[in-house]
Amino acid sequence: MKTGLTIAIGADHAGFDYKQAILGMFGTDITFKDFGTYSSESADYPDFAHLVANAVEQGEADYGFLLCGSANGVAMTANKHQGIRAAICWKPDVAVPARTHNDANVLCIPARHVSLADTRIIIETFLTEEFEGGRHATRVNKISC
Ligand SMILES: O=C(CO)[C@H](O)[C@H](O)[C@H](O)COP(=O)(O)O
Repeated sequence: MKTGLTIAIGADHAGFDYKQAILGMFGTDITFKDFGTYSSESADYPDFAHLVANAVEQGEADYGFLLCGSANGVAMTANKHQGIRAAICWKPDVAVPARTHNDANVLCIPARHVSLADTRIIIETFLTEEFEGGRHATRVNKISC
């Protein structure tokens, strides 16, 4: 896993507990910028997804991590940003092509459907795999409209 990265992280109430766990999971290997939410009180996922997407787009973070119940809401929101390729990853195998094929820069985790142990492996996988370029770069370049 790459270390020394800055990660923008955000979650709604459904992802709050996992976000807090992730913040304490990697010691000094990762620097986190925490964009909320800051309690388990009900919250609106776009509020945090836009903040994380902005941080990645503006180069304030190397990658973004977003969590909500299903990951669909945060992914839909983040992918409205031109510079964002947000991928929903619910198991480690899915995180491999998210990086190698799609050059994803935001990892979206469905906190209500993935164990915390698997969440850690998904993150480690996402931060290990590299974009392969080539035919995948051709395809990624066709995503924007
Ligand atoms: O999964 C989500 C959006 O894609 C959210 O995290 C919410 O969990 C989901 O919308 C359910 O909302 P609720 O207020 O927790 O019932």
